[in-house]
Amino acid sequence: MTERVTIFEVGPRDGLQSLGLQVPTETKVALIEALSRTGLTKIEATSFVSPRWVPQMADAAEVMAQITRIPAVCYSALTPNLRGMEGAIAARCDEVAIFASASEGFSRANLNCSIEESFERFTPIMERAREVGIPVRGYLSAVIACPYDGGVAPQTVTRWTAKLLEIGCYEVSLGDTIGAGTVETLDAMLDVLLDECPTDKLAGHFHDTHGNARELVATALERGLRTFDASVAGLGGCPYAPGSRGNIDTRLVMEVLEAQGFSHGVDRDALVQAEQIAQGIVG
Ligand SMILES: CC(C)(COP(=O)([O-])OP(=O)([O-])OC[C@H]1O[C@@H](n2cnc3c(N)ncnc32)[C@H](O)[C@@H]1OP(=O)([O-])[O-])[C@@H](O)C(=O)NCCC(=O)NCCSC(=O)C[C@@](C)(O)CC(=O)[O-]
Repeated sequence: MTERVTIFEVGPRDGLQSLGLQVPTETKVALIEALSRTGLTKIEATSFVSPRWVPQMADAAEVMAQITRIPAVCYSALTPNLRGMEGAIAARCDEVAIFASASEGFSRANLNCSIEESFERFTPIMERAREVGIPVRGYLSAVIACPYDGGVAPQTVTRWTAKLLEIGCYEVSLGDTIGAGTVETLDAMLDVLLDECPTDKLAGHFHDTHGNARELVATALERGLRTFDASVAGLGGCPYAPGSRGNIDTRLVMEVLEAQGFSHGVDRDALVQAEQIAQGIVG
């Protein structure tokens, strides 16, 4: 039997959040429902963030209320603070994600606070998650380089990843936010990180800015990671990371996994429908 790797679909959130045009709620719902029919088990549907900061996600509650859910699918949302967490609970999200940065510059740009302050905000979120029994995923951005501060040391990545796990995240997704990674820099980061954090608690989140995301996934697979974030039709990028365009395409991750002999459980024909909706959104 082939070993299974999880593809964590982030298109409806990471893929859409930076778009200048406002995507109608019903289109987002159609996209999430089409993705739900592909065999994907994890879909990041939206984020409960400030609409001042990310206007595209202002309809998070409506999106969650309108989707027809498939029991096998876990529908997740980003929550930067307790207010977002309460919104996600009210909207019956299956899990939430908190997001920190490995660099001060990106933390300020994305969350308007220092890294330490972001962890202070996470404390009540984690308490509330424990109370209501919702799993929390962690993201760490800028794990290779930051658009504001430049290169990020692997020791710094290790410190904040370990802290996200310590406060109760079940997994940390390692964000190469601007797609700065090369096989060499990714390997060097993992050399240090894997001494402290187990691979089954880590996920890869790559952007295909320079067209080398395929090699990055292959490298991370070789190093033992078994969860990869991906975005349908390669939609995406973070609004607070100039140059972050191009989340890795879900289809590309599937291809790498198949080439390396792993299974992923995603149906190609069913994915086409979701891709058509995604392509319709960006024209
Ligand atoms: C954290 C804050 C809120 C601080 O933002 P702030 O301005 O410091 O905080 P504030 O408390 O002054 O709030 C500002 C306004 O937002 C409201 N507000 C406050 N919180 C919420 C909330 N939860 N839901 C709805 N509204 C909220 C609040 O009420 C207020 O409204 P106003 O009084 O001005 O009308 C802001 O910085 C924020 O929302 N940031 C999110 C940015 C974001 O979503 N970035 C993209 C996701 S991260 C990413 O893409 C990277 C990743 C994960 O994919 C991995 C990778 O690639 O690296």
